[in-house]
Amino acid sequence: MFSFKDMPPSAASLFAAYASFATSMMMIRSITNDLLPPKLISFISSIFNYFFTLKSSPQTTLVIKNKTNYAKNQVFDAAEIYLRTKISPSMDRLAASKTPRQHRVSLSMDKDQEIVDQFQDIHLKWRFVAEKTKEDRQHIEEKRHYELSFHKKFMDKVVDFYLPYILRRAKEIKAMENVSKLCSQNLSYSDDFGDERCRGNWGSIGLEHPATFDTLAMDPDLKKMIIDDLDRFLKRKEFYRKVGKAWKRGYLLYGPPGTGKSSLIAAMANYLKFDIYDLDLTDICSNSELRRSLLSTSNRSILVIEDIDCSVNLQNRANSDDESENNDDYRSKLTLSGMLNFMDGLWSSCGDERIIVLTTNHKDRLDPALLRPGRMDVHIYLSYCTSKAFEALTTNYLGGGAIHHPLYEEIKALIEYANVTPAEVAEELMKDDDIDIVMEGLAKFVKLKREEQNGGNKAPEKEGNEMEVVGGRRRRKWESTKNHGEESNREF
Ligand SMILES: Nc1ncnc2c1ncn2[C@@H]1O[C@H](COP(=O)(O)OP(=O)(O)OP(=O)(O)O)[C@@H](O)[C@H]1O
Ligand SMILES: [Mg+2]
Repeated sequence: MFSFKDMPPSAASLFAAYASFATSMMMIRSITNDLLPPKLISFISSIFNYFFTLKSSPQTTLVIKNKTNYAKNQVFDAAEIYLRTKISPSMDRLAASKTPRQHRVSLSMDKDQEIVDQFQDIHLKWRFVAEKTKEDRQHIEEKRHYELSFHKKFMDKVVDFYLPYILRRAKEIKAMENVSKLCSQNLSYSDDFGDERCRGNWGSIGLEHPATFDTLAMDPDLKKMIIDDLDRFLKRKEFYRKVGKAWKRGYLLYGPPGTGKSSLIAAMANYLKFDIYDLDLTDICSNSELRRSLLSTSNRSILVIEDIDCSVNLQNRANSDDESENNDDYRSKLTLSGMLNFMDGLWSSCGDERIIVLTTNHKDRLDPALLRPGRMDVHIYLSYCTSKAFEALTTNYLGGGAIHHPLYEEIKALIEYANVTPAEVAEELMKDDDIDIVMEGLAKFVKLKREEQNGGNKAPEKEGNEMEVVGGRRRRKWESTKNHGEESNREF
């Protein structure tokens, strides 16, 4: 049985004071109910309550959960990055982790640990709370949150200045870390326990793809145009807001297999230091599942859907609305219109700095709805290896001296007349350490390809890299080597 005697003397006297206050308030209320207006009575009692609670606990605690209803909680993610910089050797327990791909051991707060921080005149205490909700061989599911405690009088300052400061710092730290993440739904959360930027049903590993714009073999002008386009996109936050458009940009990369579509995506992520969300539509069964997945992606990320034409049979509403199909069936399926509506609407407007990249080997098989301006703003054709791409590849694989090799010019000329992919050329360039063997092998390979393709007589009709910026007031189209080396820069 509970008794006052069990309580510490200070708590007992506090409790007794509050109990006598509550009783007197009830008595006063019953006596004065007819005499004083109810508003005045509740005002007096609220003042007393405020004073009483202030006296009992001057501290307040903000609970920062890792997820809001659907979306990731940016404050939680930022706190996680920020607090790693506040870890000190004086802490009792720390979590240490390293995945095969991480270069260094990473330390983070462990369960129930606290970190003290100072911001201007505010003394703050962070506590990390984690509760396992499910564990099996492949997955560990946890509910996690931070508790941030500080004096009540600083509430406005914390919300208006301290938390925005943490969001800013986390962004800077992430940019400095120089590591992009590859997030996929096929990776379990435990693949990278130490880094938890990709959450929801996304698992993550460090993006270790070495492709950069420097190593990418494509016409230098096209490369520059892509980089400029990305830079312009990043700088235009205010512009997007002014014109009332979601801050996102869509790129369609198309071309034969092995021409560098996936490498270009990795180069873009490494350049922007964005995370990649690799969305496999074959894993997604319905529009609602897609929505759930997309809402748990983070800002400053590239959403990639590879081989959009063959990953799933996306149908338009008009096609899928056959008589026998009822509405529930429609809703429970993944449809093209469901995907487009979601990309145009909700998802893109609840995040900033979003890039969507679709890849395909067959642009002509795509539904025109997918390609319209505003959805895929830039169409980039990755072509078979051109002489300029060959120059870049040989310099990259064999060093600058390769241009003096006796077979260099011959192969460069030959390559314009054969459909060989940069992937095939790269493979030939790696076949031996001896440059003579490599160049002879490559020359033979290109000649053989050419003969196979046109019987050795006529040159195939070969197109170079191409980039088209669609939408907006002006449409720009850039083509290179279409007429075998002559570049044109057209606006129409
Ligand atoms: N333009 C390029 N520059 C440098 N390397 C390239 C280029 N294209 C291809 N490669 C080399 O070929 C390999 C395969 O290229 P990648 O996976 O990017 O082709 P892809 O266009 O995505 O092919 P797929 O259509 O089959 O997905 C790369 O790992 C890279 O080594
Ligand atoms: Mg690819």
